Amino acid sequence: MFNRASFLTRLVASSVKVSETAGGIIKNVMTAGDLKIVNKCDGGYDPQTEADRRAQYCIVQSLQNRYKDLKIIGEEDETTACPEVELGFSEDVLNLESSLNSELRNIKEEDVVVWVDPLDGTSEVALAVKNKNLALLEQVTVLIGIAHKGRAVAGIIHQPYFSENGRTVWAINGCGVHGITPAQSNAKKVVVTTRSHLSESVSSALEALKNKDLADSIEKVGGAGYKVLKVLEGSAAYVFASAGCKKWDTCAPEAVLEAAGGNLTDISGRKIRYDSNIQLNNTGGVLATASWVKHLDYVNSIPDDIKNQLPEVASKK
Ligand SMILES: Nc1ncnc2c1ncn2[C@@H]1O[C@H](COP(=O)(O)O)[C@@H](OP(=O)(O)O)[C@H]1O
Ligand SMILES: [Mg+2]
Ligand SMILES: [Mg+2]
Ligand SMILES: [Mg+2]
Repeated sequence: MFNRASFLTRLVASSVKVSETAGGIIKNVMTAGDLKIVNKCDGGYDPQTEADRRAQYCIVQSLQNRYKDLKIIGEEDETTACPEVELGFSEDVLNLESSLNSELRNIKEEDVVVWVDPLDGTSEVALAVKNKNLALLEQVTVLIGIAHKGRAVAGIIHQPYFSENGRTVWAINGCGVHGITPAQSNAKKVVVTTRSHLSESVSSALEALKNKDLADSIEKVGGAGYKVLKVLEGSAAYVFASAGCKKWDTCAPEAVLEAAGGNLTDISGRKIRYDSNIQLNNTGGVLATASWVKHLDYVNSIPDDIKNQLPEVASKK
């Protein structure tokens, strides 16, 4: 069955399993207790742990083992070799093959870029350990986003610390969302935003949404993957009017949210591109909305001066 499936179906079926194995690696590093934290940012704080390094190694090795010429772009430049190679695949994904439209079924390996965030929410991991607040670990996700000709077409969000055994939320364009039942409405409009990268432009954008009755309350949580899970679970929107978030943070969440009828664009409403030679930063910020609110209302309510501070940069890295 695996060999007869289309390339995209096989890649998603593999990626679901690979994300779960990466989640296991993260949990093992946490249990072992030595995170070996490195700060990647001169003059700022952008932590990387042994879990980020091992999880990315496993994801890239596992996918490259099966798909030799696949273009993969991962967050981490430094990785740590580890023995786990995942060659399994999800039967649930294979069973979806007949739902794919012919364009998706004809996707070729050479037109695909896989965007990998081996551990989204690293700051929350560091804080969880420092403050012995293990509840923060719920905000950790493994993100594998699949882009075809620059557009996010499929995504996997694995949440290792959800409940006892974690969960994997995944989607292929037009084929629904799996692993979660998205909320259809909520009486209250909760807007989620960054916990660790607040800035003046982020605060001003949130204030503008409050004034237009598009944000009844603000919740600050970590990770792009977790924030999109919050939107699927009943928050109205995820707003980040700042430039630090990268393509590997948004590719999988965008594919998953859009398959649920929501939207993820930059704060000016422009679609984000995921071509292999694209600028890594989402320079236009991030705006994600649930299926039950109007994306354009949120776009239109963010003031032009904030949008003008966050232009789209489509040039090469
Ligand atoms: N100014 C910035 N510098 C570096 N990374 C940033 C950033 N703003 C956002 N990010 C990244 O975007 C993701 C979500 O951020 P936030 O939790 O602040 O919303 C995190 O991914 P990682 O945890 O994978 O590094 C975070 O590092
Ligand atoms: Mg991230
Ligand atoms: Mg990361
Ligand atoms: Mg990081």
